[in-house]
Amino acid sequence: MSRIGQTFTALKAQNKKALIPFITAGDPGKGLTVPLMHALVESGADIIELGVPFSDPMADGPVIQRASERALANKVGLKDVLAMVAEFRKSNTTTPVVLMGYANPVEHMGYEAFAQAASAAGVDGVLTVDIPPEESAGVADVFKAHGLDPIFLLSPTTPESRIEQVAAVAGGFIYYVSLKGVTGSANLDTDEVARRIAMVRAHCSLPVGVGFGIRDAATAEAVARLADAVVVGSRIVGEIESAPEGECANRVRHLLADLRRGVDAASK
Ligand SMILES: O=P(O)(O)OC[C@@H](O)[C@@H](O)c1c[nH]c2ccccc12
Repeated sequence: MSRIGQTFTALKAQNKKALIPFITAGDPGKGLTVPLMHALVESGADIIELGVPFSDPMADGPVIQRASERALANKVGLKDVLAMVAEFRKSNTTTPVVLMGYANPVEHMGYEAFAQAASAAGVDGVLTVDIPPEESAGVADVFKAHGLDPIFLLSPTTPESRIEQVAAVAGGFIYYVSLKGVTGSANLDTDEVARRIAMVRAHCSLPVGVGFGIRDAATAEAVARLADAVVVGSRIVGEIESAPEGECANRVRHLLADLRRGVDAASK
């Protein structure tokens, strides 16, 4: 079983839901990502979603766009991100790492070469935002051949036929996007999310994670009641952006512990 599968199985046995924080690799500095990843784990992360910086991140709102800009200004590219994961793996062999990225840098490296390098670095899952449905099965096969879980996004507008198509090739977990909009949006409708998750579960036995618009312990708790995992990005990235120098890891620890309390309150 993959490290992601093991994590969900272990959590289920403890009647707990997964907390998945997102950060952009290389933000705020090249050398700060690995320490931040460890800080996330120490304060309650079950899985880390690590963003590969990209110049045209069309699914992202302003907060994560600015994080990408900072990381690109720090000259952080796909190879640097893989090196960060390898560095993280030197002292953590249990926490799964999911790379989130746009197809362009991966295509540039070549899917096969990328999958090989990502697997060697200790990556567990790959979420490529903008792979068209027609190509997703082929790409998923390449990832799986290297032991990487292909993670796909389903959104409020995904037709049922596409849910079936994704269910047939996805691995690790399904990422359900809670709202129509970009990362960092507000106004998550939990009733609607509950209905859509039921539809996803009817087609797929993988765990379901929910992200977009989860900003605090209360929303994290509400979503943890419905889903198997709660993904939080913009709120954490915003904290990184506004933290005074040297305070970044502490601020993130504090926020994550609060989100963890929210997630755990759902299973009490
Ligand atoms: O930022 P939010 O609203 O908390 O949503 C999570 C999200 O940031 C993270 O999973 C993510 C960052 N960039 C993405 C692009 C597509 C899908 C998901 C993502």
